[in-house]
Amino acid sequence: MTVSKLLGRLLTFRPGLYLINAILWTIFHSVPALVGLGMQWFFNRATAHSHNLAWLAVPLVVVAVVRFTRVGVFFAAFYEWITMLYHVQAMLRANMLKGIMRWPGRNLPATSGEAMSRFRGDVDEVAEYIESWTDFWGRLVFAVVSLVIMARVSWQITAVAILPLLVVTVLNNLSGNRARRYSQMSREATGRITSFIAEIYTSVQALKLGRAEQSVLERFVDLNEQRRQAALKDNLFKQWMQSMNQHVLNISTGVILLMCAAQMRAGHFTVGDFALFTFYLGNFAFSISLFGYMIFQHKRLRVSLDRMRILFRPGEEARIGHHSDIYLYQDPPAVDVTHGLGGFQNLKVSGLTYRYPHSDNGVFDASFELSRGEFLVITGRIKSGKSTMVRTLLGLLPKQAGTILWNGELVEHPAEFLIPPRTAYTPQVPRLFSDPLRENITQGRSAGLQELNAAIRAAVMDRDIEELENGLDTFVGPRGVMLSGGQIQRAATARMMMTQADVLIFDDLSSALDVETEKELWDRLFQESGGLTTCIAVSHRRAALARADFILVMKDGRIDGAGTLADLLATNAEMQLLWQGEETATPCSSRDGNSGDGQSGTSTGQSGNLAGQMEETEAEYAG
Ligand SMILES: Nc1ncnc2c1ncn2[C@@H]1O[C@H](COP(=O)(O)OP(=O)(O)OP(=O)(O)O)[C@@H](O)[C@H]1O
Repeated sequence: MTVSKLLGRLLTFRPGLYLINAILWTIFHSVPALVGLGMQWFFNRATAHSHNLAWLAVPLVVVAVVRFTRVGVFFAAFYEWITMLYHVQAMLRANMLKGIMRWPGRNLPATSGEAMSRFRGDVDEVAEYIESWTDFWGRLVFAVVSLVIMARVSWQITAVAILPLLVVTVLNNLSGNRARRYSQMSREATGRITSFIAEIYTSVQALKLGRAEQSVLERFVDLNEQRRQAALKDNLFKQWMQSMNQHVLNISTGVILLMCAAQMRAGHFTVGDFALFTFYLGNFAFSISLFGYMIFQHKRLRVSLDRMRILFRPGEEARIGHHSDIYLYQDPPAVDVTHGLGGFQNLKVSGLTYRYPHSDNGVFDASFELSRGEFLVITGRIKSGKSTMVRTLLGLLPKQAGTILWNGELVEHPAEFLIPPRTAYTPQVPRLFSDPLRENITQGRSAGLQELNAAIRAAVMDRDIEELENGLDTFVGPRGVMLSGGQIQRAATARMMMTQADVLIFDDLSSALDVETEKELWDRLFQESGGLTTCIAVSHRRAALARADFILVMKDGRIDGAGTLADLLATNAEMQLLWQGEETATPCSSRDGNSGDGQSGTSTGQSGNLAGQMEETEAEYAG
């Protein structure tokens, strides 16, 4: 999408509102043409040696009426402009937010703080350009009318008045690339320092432990200096362009006034004509400088547009100009959370493929099926592609090949379809909000005590809540820093339970749960639902593997083996290694985990006595 196309989309977003603005501001900017005529009339009368003073009052009354009308129009026009400004900004910001939401698993081009700055600075740039286009028509009408009136008085002087228009246009066109470059540099430098500050805030402990304060400060000073220089260049150039436009016009105004004086001496020019020219030229010059500045703005806006477009999925950038619904005066419609609940029968995945850019890693040609009530475990060594598989399935990474069928229906956009209440997902590192635990679990939804307790119990969070001083009202701090890793993960699991989704997806609870707690979690999950829970879990724990109806063993991004635990232990070398490693790792596990390293045991060697292991498994997980 080009800047012109975006402009077209924005101006037609609320066409009525833009029309009202254009009309009111056209009146506001063009009525001064009448003031010029009134002044010409007044000074011609005043110097005509007439004794009829009543005639002198008439032009003054006209000028006063025009001035008062203009003030009244200004208030109305300003109100309409603010309304339009808020509509355009809201639309742009809503579209940008939707753009990000349509690609939930994507890493933003910079930190979230820097991305947020695009919602402010770049949207404001666009708004400023729209403002210029609102003023444009009135300025144009004034320029044309005043030009015609001045040409009727003296076409030679008027011709000189047009010259700066050409000069200013050429200058602004020539400066376009430089303007873009400076603007880009300034924004990038601002982005770097904003990201750096955000990273400092999130890593205070690491910096203190590493005694890195001094080097961080030096880096901060360095980035700040880079930003200062870039911002200085950008602002200086902007101001320089504005003042150059103004100076070209001021010089030509001076030349015109000299020409007027010569014409007056020759008797071709009255005092009234002189007053008219003096009045018109200032306004005319302002109009021309606006036109020149608009060319400059148009070129600069390319940078802002590029920065906003990068928030969208490739191919979806045009959505930035989509005429979205916005809700400035009323509440947005309630989100339908019941749609699709309980309707799950079957999920079929075929040939699922995603390769990370510039990398050989990813997930390749993965196929599997899952039916209602089944428990599928995805296992494999570290970096074998388990998380990538889950994230690609959920649309958090954009699949490059493969199909997903939900109840036999093709899922076109997994990121929009595989969400609660169809699926719910707990990532490896869940995020909590800086709010009470209760809010984090219910996510602001009004939930009954029974429902809440069931979710907490299923997530094996009940004992933790009893131990917390303020129970469910405990404030968890930014990203849940007041809780342990395991508590964060269990709180996120309870949050997932609250959605009552058809399919629950866990990405490796073992990093934060000890063996016993994880086993308890699976027990409760399946016992309390009467075996109806459908679940996909990334895990290497025996508790999960032994319960699984079906296991996928991942290796180098591909499914190396698929089947029941017994089949895989008998036939799949990778599964045998994992099982052996888990046996070695299990005794080392501790409560609240930090046992993810248990996976490091996966390379400890081939399983010895498979039959013995199976016996042990059956004994351990009997029933
Ligand atoms: N953005 C990325 N770009 C390139 N490679 C990536 C990216 N993210 C992950 N990888 C690589 O893809 C491979 C699979 O990663 P993935 O996280 O899916 O493995 P995993 O089996 O879930 O690992 P773990 O058990 O450690 O969580 C790894 O080699 C990882 O380094």
